[in-house]
Amino acid sequence: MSFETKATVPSFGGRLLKLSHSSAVIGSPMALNLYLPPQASDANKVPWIFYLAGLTCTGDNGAEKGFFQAAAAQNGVAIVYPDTSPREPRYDGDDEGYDFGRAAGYYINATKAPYSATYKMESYIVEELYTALPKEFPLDPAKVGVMGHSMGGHGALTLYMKHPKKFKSVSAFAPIANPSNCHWGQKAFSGYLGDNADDWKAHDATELVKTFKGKLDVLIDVGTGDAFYKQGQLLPEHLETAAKKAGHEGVKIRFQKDYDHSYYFIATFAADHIEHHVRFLVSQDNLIDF
Ligand SMILES: N[C@@H](CCC(=O)N[C@@H](CSC=O)C(=O)NCC(=O)O)C(=O)O
Repeated sequence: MSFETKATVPSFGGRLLKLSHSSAVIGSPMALNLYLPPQASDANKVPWIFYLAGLTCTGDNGAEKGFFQAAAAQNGVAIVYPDTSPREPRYDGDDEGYDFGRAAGYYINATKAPYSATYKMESYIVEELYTALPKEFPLDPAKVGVMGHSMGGHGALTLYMKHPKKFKSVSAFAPIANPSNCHWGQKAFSGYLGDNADDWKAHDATELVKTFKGKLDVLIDVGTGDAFYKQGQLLPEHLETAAKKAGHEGVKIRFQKDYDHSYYFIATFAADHIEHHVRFLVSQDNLIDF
C-alpha cells in the first residue's frame, strides 16, 4: 500500500503531510494527516502517537485545533491523525445523527450488517496504519503511543488495553469511559455489535480494566464544565473506581475546573499529554529547546 501526499504544510519546524490512500481494510479511499517533527529523517526514525478524534471529526480537527504540533516538535515525536470512520460506501441512515455512522466509527470492528462490511476502524488503526506508515515515513515501528478525545478517548483506552504489545503509552481527553452505560455508547454498540450487551464488554474501557494484566500508566483530563460529562456520556468515575478495584493505581484522572469539551480544552492540556507520552517513547537525546 502506498500513501499519496496531497499537501505539505510547514509547522513548528516540521511538516504536516495531508495524505490519502486506498485502504485494503476499509475497502475505499481514506484521508489522514501525519505531522513529522524537525528531528524526523531517514537516519532518525521518530516515535509516533495516534491521535483519535471524536464524533463529527475528521483527521483535520486535531491537526488544526489540538495544538499538539508545538510540543511534538520540541520532543521529536510524530503524530498521526486518522479519520473517524469510513466515508464510503454510504448506508441508509448513516448520517441521521451525529453520533452513529459517518464520523462515528468508534474504533471498533462492526459485527452487524451492513456496517460489518466496512466499519473496521480497529483493524484500520492497529493493523493497516500501524504497519504501513513506518514503511513509508521515518517512524520508529517499536515506539508507538495512542491518545484521543471523547469517542477517540474511548478508542485510545480500549485499543491500548486490547493490544498492549502494540502501544507503549496512552492518554485521553474527556473519554467515553464506560460506553455500555451511556446513551452514546449504547446507540453505537447496538448498531455496530448488536443488542447483546455482553458483546460490548470487550470494547468498553471500564470493563477491560477489570481484567487487564499489563501496567497501566494513563493520563486522563476531564473538564468539570463539560456538558457531555454533566449529561453522563463520559462516566470517568466508573473507570476510576474499576481501575482502583483492580489494583491499577496508574489511572490518573485530572478534573480540570470549568473546562468544557471543546478543542480549547484539548489545546490547553495538549503539551501535558505529549510530555506524558514522551516519558515512555523518547530518549532524552532527541529533545530540542526552541
Ligand atoms: N454536534 C454535536 C456535538 C458533536 C461534538 O461535540 N463533537 C466533539 C466530539 S464529542 C465525542 O466524541 C468534537 O470533537 N467536535 C469537533 C470540534 O471540532 O469541536 C451536538 O450537536 O451536540
